[in-house]
Amino acid sequence: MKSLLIDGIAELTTNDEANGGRLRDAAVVIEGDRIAWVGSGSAAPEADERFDAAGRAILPGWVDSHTHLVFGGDRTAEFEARMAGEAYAAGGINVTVEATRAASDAQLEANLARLVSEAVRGGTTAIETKTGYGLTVADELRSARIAARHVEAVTFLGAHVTPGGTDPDAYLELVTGPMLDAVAPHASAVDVFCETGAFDEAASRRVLEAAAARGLATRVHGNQLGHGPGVRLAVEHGALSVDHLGFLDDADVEALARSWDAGPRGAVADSAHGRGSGARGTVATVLPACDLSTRMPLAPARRLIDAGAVVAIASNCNPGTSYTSSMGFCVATAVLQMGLTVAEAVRAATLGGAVALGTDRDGWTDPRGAQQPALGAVRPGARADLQMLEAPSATHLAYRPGMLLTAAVWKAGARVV
Ligand SMILES: N=CN[C@@H](CCC(=O)O)C(=O)O
Ligand SMILES: [Zn+2]
Repeated sequence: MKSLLIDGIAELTTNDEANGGRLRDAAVVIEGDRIAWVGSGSAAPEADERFDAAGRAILPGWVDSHTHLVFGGDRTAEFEARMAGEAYAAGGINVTVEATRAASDAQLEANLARLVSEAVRGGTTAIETKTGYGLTVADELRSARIAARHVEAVTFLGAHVTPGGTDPDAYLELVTGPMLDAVAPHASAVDVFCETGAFDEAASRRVLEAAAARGLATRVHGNQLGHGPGVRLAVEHGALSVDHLGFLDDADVEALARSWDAGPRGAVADSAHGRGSGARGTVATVLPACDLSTRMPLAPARRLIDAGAVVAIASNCNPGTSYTSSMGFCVATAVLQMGLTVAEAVRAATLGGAVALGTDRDGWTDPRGAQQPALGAVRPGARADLQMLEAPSATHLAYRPGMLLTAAVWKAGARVV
């Protein structure tokens, strides 16, 4: 197995409490698909090959824990109408459902591959994506199958909206029964859009319970368009994450924070979070690009972190509410407009995403059935997923917003950019 020494790193974000989460004048050794060694440049061991970072910053690749990349068409007209003052409503999803059903497998896969490759060019090394624009058994199944060939995690989102012309009760039966059974072998989690115009509390609960009955993890799209039961439901149910979070009350914030105090889901790599609770809670996933694109309030990420919640930042790349996979843009927005420090935002977009996907520990299984090393941190044993910036520190992500700072990307030890 060949080894690669990367030295000359001015600033290395590790997300590893063992070294305070960040090292200066650092070096990393990669062996195969894993990190083998991390430390000071002056103590670096020999390796087969050497890459000189020449005073630039390296950080873990972005872990984008919320996207919808299996779709046909786009929604430019809807975006223009929104910018002219119309409000976003869940019903727009049906436009993409029609275009997705009309697309061939090859068209859907080519579009997905294009979007994944855009994301990689921006430093993303792990992506979750959802079904949810098919909404028939056959279309959800092919969406999941196509996604499974390209991403780190596939989530079943049959409960996105009730498709036009369908009886809501009959559709809920389908989503929690035959559709779930068909898609479950290709997905690791189930999501529900718990919102006015999509699924109410009772229906959302049924979706989560059906997922749990089949041993699948759960997520919730919650509190996006107004205050609702999404966060409460997600925490009560023990969901991996609840995403959007534009409208939270004090009880929601408290519930998300307290979910990490003592939970039913076993030990977490708490040292990686600087938390000692030993229990796994529900990650609060904020989607800054979506908040901007829908002209909705920015999720209160500062308040969530101050309360003790574990926060992830994701792109929510989709044709309706957030047509960007730029995690750099999301991080810059989280710093400039949500009040996070650069270190907090980078952590949320790397380790936070990995925790939201349950991929922050060794041995998670990817959609192709392969066991994978931990994501989201640069420490021995973790997957060698790194991005180098054309800058001496991660601060430049917010200090120079909108600039293309990705200079190199390694995914599972292989140079991909
Ligand atoms: N909110 C629900 N689903 C997507 C948007 C889907 C769409 O409008 O196409 C989201 O996360 O924003
Ligand atoms: Zn979404």
